[in-house]
Amino acid sequence: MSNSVGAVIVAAGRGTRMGTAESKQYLLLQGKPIIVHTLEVFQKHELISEIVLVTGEADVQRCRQWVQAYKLDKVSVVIPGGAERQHSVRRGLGELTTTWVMVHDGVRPFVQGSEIEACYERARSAGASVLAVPVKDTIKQVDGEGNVLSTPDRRSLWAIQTPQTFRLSELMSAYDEAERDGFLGTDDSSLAERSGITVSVVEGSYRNIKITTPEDLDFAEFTERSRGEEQR
Ligand SMILES: Nc1ccn([C@@H]2O[C@H](COP(=O)(O)OP(=O)(O)OP(=O)(O)O)[C@@H](O)[C@H]2O)c(=O)n1
Ligand SMILES: C[C@](O)(CO)[C@H](O)COP(=O)(O)O
Repeated sequence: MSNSVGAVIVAAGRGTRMGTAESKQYLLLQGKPIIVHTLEVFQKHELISEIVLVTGEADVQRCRQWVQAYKLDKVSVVIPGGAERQHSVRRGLGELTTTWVMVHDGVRPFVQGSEIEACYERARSAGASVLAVPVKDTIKQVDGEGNVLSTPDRRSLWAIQTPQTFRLSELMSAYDEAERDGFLGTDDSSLAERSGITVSVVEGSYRNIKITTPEDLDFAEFTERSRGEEQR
């Protein structure tokens, strides 16, 4: 059986928490759009044979131009996403033809090639995998009035990142099931979990942030500048 691996990179969000006029995935990091940084990591990785890029409807054309300009020839298609991340991912899955899929946020440009590999290897052995880091803070559950309800044991808490890796057919079934049930999740694993798929956590890096709020841009600039200096 083929073990081809494709990636769905989702970049169709509006970035409301960032608050910039330009959607955050198109902001420049050391002169290059964030989404291009992210695509380049997957483009360079030998495991990845195909990339589906999901963007905002109005951004499809300029993304196609970047795909050409930056020679991202593994990108087979650029398509418009949906209202929620889950809808964007579902559209992307429908375009892939590989056995395995890695779903990744377009605004996580600092994922490492070694992490992509580790996620794939774990998915092969466990069935599905997510990249994650142990939480550093104490987490509390709080009610609507601001009162603390409980303090879960931190040793069992992980902050979940992407990529998240699955057999394409299994993830598509999980997505269909979620749609039937009207379930909306904030990540792909939550859909897989409720379908009975065992998902294994791969420990990643605190650097693999999701660029979400303005202070994340300072971290991103610093990290990208340091990487550039290391390579010189
Ligand atoms: N309808 C959506 C919503 C989100 N995303 C993508 O999912 C990833 C993670 O989402 P998030 O960081 O929440 O991005 P936004 O939805 O853009 O941010 P916000 O919630 O602040 O508006 C991003 O790459 C984003 O572009 C998407 O493809 N389609
Ligand atoms: C998928 C994700 O990046 C895992 O941390 C996250 O759940 C996306 O959530 P958001 O609400 O779209 O930021």
